[in-house]
Amino acid sequence: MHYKFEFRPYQRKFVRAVVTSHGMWEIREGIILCLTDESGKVGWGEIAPITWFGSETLEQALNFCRQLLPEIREETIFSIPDDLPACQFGFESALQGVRESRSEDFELLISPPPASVTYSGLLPAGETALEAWQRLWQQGYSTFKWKIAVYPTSVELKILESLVQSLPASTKLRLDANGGLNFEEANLWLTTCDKLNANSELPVEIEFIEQPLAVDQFSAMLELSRRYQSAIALDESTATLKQLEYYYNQGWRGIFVIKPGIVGSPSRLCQFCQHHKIDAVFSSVFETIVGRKAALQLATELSQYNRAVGFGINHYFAEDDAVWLENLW
Ligand SMILES: O=C(O)CCC(=O)c1ccccc1C(=O)O
Ligand SMILES: [Mg+2]
Repeated sequence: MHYKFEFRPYQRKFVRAVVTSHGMWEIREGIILCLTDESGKVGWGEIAPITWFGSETLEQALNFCRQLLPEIREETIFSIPDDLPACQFGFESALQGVRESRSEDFELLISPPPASVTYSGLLPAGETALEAWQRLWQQGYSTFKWKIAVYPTSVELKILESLVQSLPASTKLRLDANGGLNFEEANLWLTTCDKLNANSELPVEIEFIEQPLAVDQFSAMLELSRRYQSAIALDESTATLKQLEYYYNQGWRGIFVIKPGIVGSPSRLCQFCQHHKIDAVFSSVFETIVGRKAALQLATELSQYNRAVGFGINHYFAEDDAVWLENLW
């Protein structure tokens, strides 16, 4: 089988810049691609790399796309090298789209997402979180993720105290350090989490701390996971399938955050998750509706422990997705 292949790079400004321990991120750049088979069936895919997270660069993805034009064979899609994980995701999900497609329009893309998943809402770093959760709560979120390791630990721990006091009963809170804590700070956070989680008067659960230490500190994170009750999730450490396999083999049995948009081949991801029954939390890479559709479908199929998915609100970007896509194409 071969397919007509087209692609368009895009740039979209976030409604609000994303602030992490790596700094400010204001514009999402990526590639939308389209495959058409001989009978006219169409599938869409998105390549949305995050280089600071361990995927290829946009430039590498663009170069890969350019040398493929104007046609691509199915074998080529399944032999995209592992150092282009966001490309593996984009092309395989487009291929999947062709298989499910009935027509040439955007119909499938803008259909509503699966209703069976629960979503985690993303709170901004710092004390803005204290107000930000309210709007998300009104929209139906009851799991929140707060970015930490952006301000000094002592400042953030004070905000945490207020946050858990003000959050409604039976909400869950995730803390995402993006690898920005040192060992001592991580111990402080986990001690605090254990204390808060043990307090039966506090109706809020701290679900886990995400990537407390840098990727090269794996044995320290393993040590922390044994030392504390509160759970730890690997995120940056498990950005790609190869890393996922590696840290699983190194004995990690805590939570694995999986970002389908950059982790690599969806079919290999399915095999891995189903074989090892890992405790996975699926999460966005702030992709557009195209990648989001494919990533959420995977998340629904592969979520085993009823964890909320980190696909926040549908409004990362100012412009409406459907309008933007019509204009791009
Ligand atoms: O996981 C979520 O809940 C939201 C997505 C998110 O936080 C994220 C999005 C893009 C890049 C990195 C991250 C992250 O988890 O660190
Ligand atoms: Mg994270």
